Formats: sequence, C-alpha cells, structure tokens
Amino acid sequence: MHSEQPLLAVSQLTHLYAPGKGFEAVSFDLYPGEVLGIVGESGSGKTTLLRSLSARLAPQQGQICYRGQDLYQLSESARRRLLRTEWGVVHQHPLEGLRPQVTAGGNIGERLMAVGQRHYGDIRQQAMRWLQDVEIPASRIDDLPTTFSGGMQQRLQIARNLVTQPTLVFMDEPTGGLDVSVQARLLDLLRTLVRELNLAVVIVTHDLGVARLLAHRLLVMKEGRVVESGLTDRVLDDPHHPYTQLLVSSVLS
Ligand SMILES: Nc1ncnc2c1ncn2[C@@H]1O[C@H](COP(=O)(O)OP(=O)(O)OP(=O)(O)O)[C@@H](O)[C@H]1O
Repeated sequence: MHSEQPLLAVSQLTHLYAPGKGFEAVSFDLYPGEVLGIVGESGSGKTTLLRSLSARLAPQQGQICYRGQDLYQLSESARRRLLRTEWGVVHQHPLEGLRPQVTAGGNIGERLMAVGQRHYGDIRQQAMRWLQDVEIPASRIDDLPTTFSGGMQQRLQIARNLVTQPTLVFMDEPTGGLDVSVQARLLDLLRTLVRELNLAVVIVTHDLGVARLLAHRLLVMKEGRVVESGLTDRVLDDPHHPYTQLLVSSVLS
C-alpha cells in the first residue's frame, strides 16, 4: 500500500491521569498527505492524545517516531523548533495560537522568520498573500487579531500555521465555537488547503460531519482507548463497535 516511510509512527502510546482519564495503548501510522480524524465523546482523551502527539505532553509509555526519529528523544529545543517550522498546531480558541499584541501581518511573518527569512518586504508580501488566501482583506494586515471576529481569528491562526508550508498540522476542534455558516466556509477552506499543500493532518473533533468532510481515516475513542479505526466512510457507514454505532445513531436521530 504505502512504499514510503510514515511521517508519524505511534506505538502503544499511553498517558493516564487516572484510570480511564487520558489515553492508553494508542497505535497508528500517518503518511504524508493523510488526514486522520480522532472522534469520541467529551472526556474520552482526544485533546490529551493530541497534545502528546504534537510534542507538548510526554507520554508515560510508548513511542512516537517522526520521520523515523523518536520525538521525545529529541532535545526540548529541537521539539520546539519542529512546532515553529515543519509542524503547526491549530487550537480551538484562536487566541491561544496567536499573539494578541502583534499585528495580523506580524503573526504570519513571525513564523517565516522562524524558518530563516529576513527580508521585510518579502515577508510582508507573503503575509498579504496568505491573508487573501484565507479570505481576510489585505487592508487588515496592520490590525491586531483582537479586533477580528472569531471566524477571522481562526482563519488568521490557520494562515500563521500554514505559511511555512508545514508537513504536519495538528488541529483541535478548529471549527468549534463558530456559528454554522462560518464553520461551513472554514471547513471548505481547510479542505482546499489540505489538498493543495498535501498536508498530513491529525484533527480532533466531536463533530462527525467535520470528520466525514476532512478525514480519510478515523480513530474512535472511548474512555481513553481506541475502540475502532478505519477508513472514514467505512467507520461511519458501517460501524462495527457498539460505541461507534451509538455515536453514529445519536447524530442521525
Ligand atoms: N491536566 C490534567 N490533569 C488531570 N486530569 C486531566 C488533565 N487534563 C485532562 N484530564 C482528564 O482527562 C480526561 C480526558 O480529557 P481530554 O481533554 O483529553 O478529553 P477530550 O476527549 O478532549 O474532551 P473534550 O472533547 O471535552 O475536549 C478527562 O477526564 C479530563 O478531565
């Protein structure tokens, strides 16, 4: 099936705050350009797992290899560099992923500087192009993100993360907290960007509609364990595990 090496190889990953709280024995491979959705009810451990996968919470057991290298054997500064360059993290609350005291252009430009760009004119031009790509008027480049609507802030956070052309992006409920029409446009935008940039994505969502639209494969979590995994259409149209059946039928009813 895949001749190439996985971007992420996760095996037997565990971090439990208490029995059933956190995640336990999670294993999967993620390949370039693949979108993996993590679904499950509130408290099932999705966010904790995402933090561990994205180098922000050391697991108690198990291993994550990124391009064949053990993530938690890297130095702290190497992991931080990854997060500023080849990786991106899109938080549910955009201001957690933005610098509120820095202009929209500065928020995007900062990531370019982290990958070594120094030419002010080039950086500003790329920031302007990215603002337009995420449907923010370029005339807002010198405004602070706190003056933006929630939907605009989320699009700015996405631009900030994608400007460095990352290979892997982690998203935690990126459309949560937005109203339905704003959500639909944002999903459309994400789908286009993921395809155009051939991004690998791990996306946490409790919304099966979002999972259906974006994810190629799903992990279904319950009480910290993966109870079912597979291609998105298979999992949602022909769920095998009773918990997945319940999850799917609760959306349909
Ligand atoms: N720092 C922490 N210390 C102790 N327990 C925690 C901590 N963080 C999370 N938990 C617990 O671990 C469990 C999993 O939480 P987590 O946020 O990963 O779930 P989730 O599936 O992302 O939920 P939601 O969809 O509501 O965000 C919960 O019971 C939560 O209370």
